[in-house]
Amino acid sequence: MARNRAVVLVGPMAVGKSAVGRMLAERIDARFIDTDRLIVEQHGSIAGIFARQGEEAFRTIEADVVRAALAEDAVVSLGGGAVLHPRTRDLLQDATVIFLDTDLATVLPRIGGESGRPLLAGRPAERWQALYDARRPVYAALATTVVDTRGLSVRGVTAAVLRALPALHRSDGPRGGDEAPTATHDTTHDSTYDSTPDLNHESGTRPHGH
Ligand SMILES: Nc1ncnc2c1ncn2[C@@H]1O[C@H](COP(=O)(O)OP(=O)(O)OP(=O)(O)O)[C@@H](O)[C@H]1O
Ligand SMILES: O=C(O)C1=C[C@@H](O)[C@@H](O)[C@H](O)C1
Ligand SMILES: [Mg+2]
Repeated sequence: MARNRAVVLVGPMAVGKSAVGRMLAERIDARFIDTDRLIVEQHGSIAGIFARQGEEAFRTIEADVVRAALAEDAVVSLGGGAVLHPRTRDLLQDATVIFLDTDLATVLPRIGGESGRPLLAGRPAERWQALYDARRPVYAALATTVVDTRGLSVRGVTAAVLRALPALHRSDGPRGGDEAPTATHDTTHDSTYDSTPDLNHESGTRPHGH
């Protein structure tokens, strides 16, 4: 079993890390930690941190929050860019890491308009694609498994993760090959999970659970 007990969800913006993480934690009766949410609770909105202190300061804050979260026996949903920090990548070597994968067509309805995500401001589709292209190899290298979320509801993605989990917990040691296996998933379409609060907006500073 991975030395860190956390089950960690990584992947690009709007793939569903927060929504799936919450549902997964409910299903396995685990604590759920969303690092974006913790940052907002401790430091104010993500948009505000980017505007006032810049991305580098945000990454430092984020890395500290992530380090604390990964020490917990919990389902941990990371922000899309958390893997940019070398210390976080080191810590993830010892965790069960689920890469939720997707494509632009799938996430476009979720990021179109002004989503409040500072790194998507102005040209969300182009920026999302550029970030995805740059980060995908990092997500893939860290992943113990990859779940292709395209065509799946939040419930469907959660089910695919659940199917992959027992095998992941049986495996020892570091990542095996160049790319982690892609989990099989059922293609049953079901209702979309209620949307998660937008933590990137200034208005996302509401307390946990609201
Ligand atoms: N499989 C899905 N099908 C339909 N809607 C989804 C799916 N996954 C997530 N969503 C919706 O898309 C939006 C973004 O999801 P979520 O906040 O979970 O993404 P995220 O990966 O945590 O993004 P970020 O990196 O910005 O934190 C939410 O409104 C969520 O309900
Ligand atoms: O992909 C990213 O770099 C980000 C994703 C969000 O989860 C937030 O952590 C923030 O908007 C930055
Ligand atoms: Mg999230």
